[in-house]
Amino acid sequence: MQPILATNTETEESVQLLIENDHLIVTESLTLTAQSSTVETKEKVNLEFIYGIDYTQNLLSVHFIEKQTAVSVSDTGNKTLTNIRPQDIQWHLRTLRYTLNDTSFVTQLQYLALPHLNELPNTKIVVVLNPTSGLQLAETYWQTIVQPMLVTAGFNESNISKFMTEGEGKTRALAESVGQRILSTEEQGPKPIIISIGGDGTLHEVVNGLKDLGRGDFRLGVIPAGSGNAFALGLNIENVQQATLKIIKARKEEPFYLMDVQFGHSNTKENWQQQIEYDQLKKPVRLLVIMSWGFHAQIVSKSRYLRYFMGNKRFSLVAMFLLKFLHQYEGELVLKKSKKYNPELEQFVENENDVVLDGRQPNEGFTYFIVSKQHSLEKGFNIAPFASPLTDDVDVVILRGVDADALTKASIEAFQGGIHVKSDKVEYYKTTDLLLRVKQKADVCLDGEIHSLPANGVLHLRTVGSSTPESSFTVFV
Ligand SMILES: Nc1ncnc2c1ncn2[C@@H]1O[C@H](COP(=O)(O)OP(=O)(O)OP(=O)(O)O)[C@@H](O)[C@H]1O
Repeated sequence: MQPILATNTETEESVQLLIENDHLIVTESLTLTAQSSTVETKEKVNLEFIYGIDYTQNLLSVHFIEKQTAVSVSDTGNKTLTNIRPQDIQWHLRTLRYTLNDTSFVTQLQYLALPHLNELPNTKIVVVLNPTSGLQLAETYWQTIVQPMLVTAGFNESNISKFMTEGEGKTRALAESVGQRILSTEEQGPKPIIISIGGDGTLHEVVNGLKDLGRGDFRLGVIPAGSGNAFALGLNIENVQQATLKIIKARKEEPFYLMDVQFGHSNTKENWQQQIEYDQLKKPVRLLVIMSWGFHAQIVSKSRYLRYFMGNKRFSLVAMFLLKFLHQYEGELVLKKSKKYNPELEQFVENENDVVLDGRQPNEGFTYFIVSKQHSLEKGFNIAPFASPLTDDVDVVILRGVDADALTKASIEAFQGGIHVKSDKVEYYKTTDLLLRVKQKADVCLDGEIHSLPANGVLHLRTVGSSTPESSFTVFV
């Protein structure tokens, strides 16, 4: 495509606009530089980052997200649990404005950058927002980033409705009634989008509430505003701007996988897996992020009330306290149809039979135990590096009978790109079906909420797809 002439409305400079290799490129005007062999590039915007394009009365506005220039910090000190977190990269919204007289250039730019532009004005959006997630910034994110981006992109303000969550598990029922309302008013045209703005706990309740309906087609947008935001990280969404962009672009929508959990108990010594008495649950439990027991569950449990004051640093503080009184948790684990990570081969190797890990003696007990559907439980904490929400298995990361030094080393290595999985102290598996029986009464963490298991309590976890023949459930990836 030929470059076209335009004028920068701010500087009144003559420039040329060009679309090349998936970028909008703005250079100084060639007519001004006829003698010069080099043409100065003034702007280069990846089309991926453009969220809105307006063109009225010859004025073109291109709205995009941009990384703030990183501030370099010297990084020479020793890594500890308190200084290992990565620095946040800030993004911001920016607009370029030019006057030009070329509709076909604008149409081409819109076609390439915003492929679903025509659908946006008629798409309904329902937002479920938890004002208390993370550092309590969800409402600010909504007002200053998400809503402006959606409206600028072309969504109609009158098609957007927003619901605030309440505490004590009420979000699940809220999501169910929101889903009910959507299904009862379903019209022709693009399917509505449900956006969860909060952390993993909010998302857990939104997905469970919608799944409770047992029918319907739902499209889910995930805006990370919590502390961990592990589900968003699993989709490689690192910030609010990127997350909103994924909804606007709607390039790809995929079903994802959840962990279905059943509770029960088994008091028999041998063959306990065949003799489990399952509890009748009031509601199914489907996890999106994590089931943990022992050290990790205790961190979550003991740091709950520090959430508003300390952000993610609270996890390090509580971890350092728990390391002083490190406990080995006794129980048995059965992994069915599993694969074990082999660090030498750098791949998972299939196990022919069920894997049974017996940790009933204190010195063989489980020091660390997590089952994760996401690669990182918070930004940088790459505890299950090969996990993905889009595959049908879960990752199990275990350390047994280790001391505080070994656990600290593994935690730091998890922050260093997940290299802990190469250590001979770490057992790393993938499975689709697991059974855990705890010896003593124990706390387990289920997507951030703490649940108590009795002595000889059993937890049975299996992966299930978000889309079933009755209902489809996709997320923007
Ligand atoms: N209006 C409210 N007031 C108080 N608590 C609320 C309210 N709405 C939801 N909650 C509680 O917020 C918790 C969920 O928070 P969420 O998981 O979204 O944030 P987070 O814990 O900061 O993030 P993450 O789970 O990603 O680490 C639930 O315990 C829920 O009961």
